Amino acid sequence: MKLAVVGFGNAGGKIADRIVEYETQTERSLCQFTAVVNSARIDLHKLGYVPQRHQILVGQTDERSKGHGAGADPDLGAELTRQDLAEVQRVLDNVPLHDVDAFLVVAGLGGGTGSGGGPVFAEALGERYGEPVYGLGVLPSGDEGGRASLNAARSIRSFVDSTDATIAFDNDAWREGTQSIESGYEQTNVEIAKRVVSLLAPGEYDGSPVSENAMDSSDVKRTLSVGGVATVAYAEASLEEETQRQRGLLGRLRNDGEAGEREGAATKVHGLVRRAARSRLTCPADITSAERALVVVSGPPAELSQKGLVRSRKWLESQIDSVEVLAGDDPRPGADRLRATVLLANATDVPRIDALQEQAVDAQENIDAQAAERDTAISELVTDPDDELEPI
Ligand SMILES: Nc1nc2c(ncn2[C@@H]2O[C@H](COP(=O)(O)OP(=O)(O)OP(=O)(O)O)[C@@H](O)[C@H]2O)c(=O)[nH]1
Repeated sequence: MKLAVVGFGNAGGKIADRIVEYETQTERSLCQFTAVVNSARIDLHKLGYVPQRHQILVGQTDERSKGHGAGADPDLGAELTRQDLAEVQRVLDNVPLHDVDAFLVVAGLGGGTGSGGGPVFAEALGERYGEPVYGLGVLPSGDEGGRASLNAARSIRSFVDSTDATIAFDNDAWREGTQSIESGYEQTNVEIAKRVVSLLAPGEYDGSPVSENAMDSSDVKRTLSVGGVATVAYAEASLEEETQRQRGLLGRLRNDGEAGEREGAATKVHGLVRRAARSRLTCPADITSAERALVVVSGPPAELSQKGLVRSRKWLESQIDSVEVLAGDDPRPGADRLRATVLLANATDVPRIDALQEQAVDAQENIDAQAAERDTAISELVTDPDDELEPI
């Protein structure tokens, strides 16, 4: 698949940057165009891969932001984006539309710029272009508090409405107790990039052998066409000694279909896909609630068992009780590992989103109650006990 990726807000920008970095490191061909949009000038300095001419600052002339962000206010983030939409769209004139299969709008949903501006922008993309627009929305962790939950619970709804499908990533599920917040984010951003590239890059010619059963962009589009919230599973395994030995002996791997059909190879592929589906998803969900799924197994041709892929597909069909499961391979002769990525589309049983909504309703009630009490409290503070003094 060929993508135009737009990162919105701080998290969105950093993740878009990591996607391009991972794509470059793994010599893939995924992002035909990358841009970032932010309302905070300082965040744009953190980027190393998105070209400067594609870094757009919205709200520079707005009194409330002046280039310093949306202050975790998604309504402001949405407004700043609407005000400067023409400028954002001007940068999109550089998108090579003939070479782009879809747009991907990336944002953290707990703040203001990404959570409010992302859906506004996704909707504008959908109105202007015929290509599908996908979202990649990062849910805040539980300990970020009520405001972040409220923002995310509102934003995920707008994201799902304004995109063809939204892939969710849950910071809560990926938080490691021992890390600082920033190094934790760095690590999770790499994990997100790895999954996006492994899932969406296959099928694009980048010099690797083209397989009979290669995943294609139309497979991804078909899987995501059901809309809603999607989640991604991933697992990897080290290569067989035999594969490594052949590589050593021949200096390169044989593109050997027969080797790929060894019984052990089939069992390994099937086992890896099962392990992926049971591993930590980008956003934890009951996989049986997904409507469609897509499996990509990537690695040296000698380990890409077609039998294993067929078994994996059948197993997944039985798990999600759907015949809409596609499976394809992604031959990478130089790969150091065998990798399985599973896209689960329109998952409807996602406990984290239910929990966010509950937290958000509580937060909304607290915010309203506190606002009502605050006026009285200020008035009581500045008024003497018997209200004998006259203000000036
Ligand atoms: N995975 C991940 N999540 C992040 C990262 N940075 C921030 N977040 C999450 O994204 C949410 C939004 O934060 P930001 O992206 O900084 O906010 P913003 O969209 O720039 O909006 P404002 O700062 O309010 O203008 C936070 O609540 C975090 O949950 C990151 O690098 N990686």
